[in-house]
Amino acid sequence: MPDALTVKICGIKTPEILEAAIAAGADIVGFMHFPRSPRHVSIEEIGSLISEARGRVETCVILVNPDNSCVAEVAALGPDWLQLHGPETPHRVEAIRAEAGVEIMKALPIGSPEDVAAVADFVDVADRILLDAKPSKGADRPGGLGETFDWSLVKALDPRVSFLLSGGLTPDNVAAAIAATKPFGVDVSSGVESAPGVKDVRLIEAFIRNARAAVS
Ligand SMILES: O=C(O)c1ccccc1N[C@@H]1O[C@H](COP(=O)(O)O)[C@@H](O)[C@H]1O
Repeated sequence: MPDALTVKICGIKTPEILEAAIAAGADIVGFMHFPRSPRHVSIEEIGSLISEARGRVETCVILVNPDNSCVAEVAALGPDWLQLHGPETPHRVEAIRAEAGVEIMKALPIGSPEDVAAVADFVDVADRILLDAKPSKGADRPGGLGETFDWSLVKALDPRVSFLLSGGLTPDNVAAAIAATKPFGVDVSSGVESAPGVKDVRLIEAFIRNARAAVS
């Protein structure tokens, strides 16, 4: 029987951490391709991580407003998911889905009721919605900042929309986040790190354990 909650561990950079995330029970592992990120990995490294993960755990590559050549290059590696984490419009998401032939996770920044209302525009063009905190003004990247948002905003979301919750989740707050928002899944990056871009195996294990316990 599939787990009742999808757990995604994002920003994996090394084979050792990939193995640890699989052993800890992750459902999806994410690899970041965005040079400004402390979790950035090259196309070659992503190819090798995807090969190692194939058939054992679902894989996701995170891109920010990619051009067509980047989409084609990444799609050729055979990930299960492409996560679009930039200002891509619904039209662009639809075009990337057609071009890549890969399932699309669209990350949407949430900071207000208007942001929640805008989710509806993406439901038909993406295969999964990921709700993340809207970055503070002056942030140098659109995610991976360890910032939470007001989870009560999610109450206004159409209950038929299944989503992954992201943004500042940690082993300590993931149970409360699940109780507050009832997500399809949870996603974490900086909350399971000892320093930016440095994953901590104990934190990954604690995050997955606490997330699963919250729905059992
Ligand atoms: O991790 C990054 O640096 C990053 C850069 C650009 C876009 C997205 C990024 N990270 C993703 O953001 C969410 C939330 O991360 P966090 O748990 O708050 O650190 C997650 O999907 C990251 O992979």
